[in-house]
Amino acid sequence: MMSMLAPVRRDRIIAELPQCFHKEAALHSRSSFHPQVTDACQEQRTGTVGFKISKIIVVGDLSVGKTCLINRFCKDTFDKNYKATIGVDFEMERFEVLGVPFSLQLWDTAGQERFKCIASTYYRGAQAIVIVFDVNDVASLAHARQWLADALKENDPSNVILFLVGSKKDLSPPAQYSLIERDAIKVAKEMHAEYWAVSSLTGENVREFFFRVASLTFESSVLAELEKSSARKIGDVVRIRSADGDLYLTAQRRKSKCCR
Ligand SMILES: Nc1nc2c(ncn2[C@@H]2O[C@H](COP(=O)(O)OP(=O)(O)OP(=O)(O)O)[C@@H](O)[C@H]2O)c(=O)[nH]1
Ligand SMILES: [Mg+2]
Repeated sequence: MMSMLAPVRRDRIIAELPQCFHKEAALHSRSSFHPQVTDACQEQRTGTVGFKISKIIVVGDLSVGKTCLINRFCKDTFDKNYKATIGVDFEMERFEVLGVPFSLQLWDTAGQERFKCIASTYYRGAQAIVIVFDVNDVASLAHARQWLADALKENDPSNVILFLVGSKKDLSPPAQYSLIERDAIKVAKEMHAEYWAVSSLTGENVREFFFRVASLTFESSVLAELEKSSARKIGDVVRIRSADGDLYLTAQRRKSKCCR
């Protein structure tokens, strides 16, 4: 089946773990992929991961730049005119991570209130939630928690990984940016999300961000697959992902702080 597909684009091949944007608000700050993941890929023990399509949902206030962010990465284009997303759109991106095919389905949702109820029906089954705010608009950062709570209602909090993304960095003078960054990092840490700041106009950090999303989603998929197969083998659940400081398994903490 895989042979019928064109080979993955050369610029979608990930051989090393891309680094986080800010160590203070990272899902983890290891310098390379989890050794168990590297081993599994080398020995071709990644099970169904190579056939899976991971769903990533992108949420956030209207006009913060969700569509532009996806278009910059998937099509390398930028449109300065605002066209509201009605309901949802999605793009597919195929990667190869450590030699294993891995696909992301990027769901671009509407931020406008009147389209929100349509969009929210597509939240279910996400592996990662990307919450976007505009670094020039503090209100959009303040709304991030509500976007997260809404997205988590449709998902199992222990099985999703979270990103908080500040957009339109090109419009923010450095002194002003550093002020909002301080607040954003605080919010990201509370949510157990990884923080990034990007510009879809200049392209700054856009590719780095999506490579990080693909890599961490892949890593958590392989770890989950290994956990499943070892549970099958010994008839019990073995916790592989137990390293301190990891934000993958934080359901309880997250629930208590962010969900209403
Ligand atoms: N300067 C600058 N403008 C941006 C950037 N990203 C988006 N914009 C502009 O912001 C406006 C809104 O962008 P969209 O991507 O459509 O916003 P959205 O979040 O998808 O909005 P909804 O679909 O309504 O939820 C557009 O006019 C974009 O050109 C950026 O990185 N820099
Ligand atoms: Mg949009």
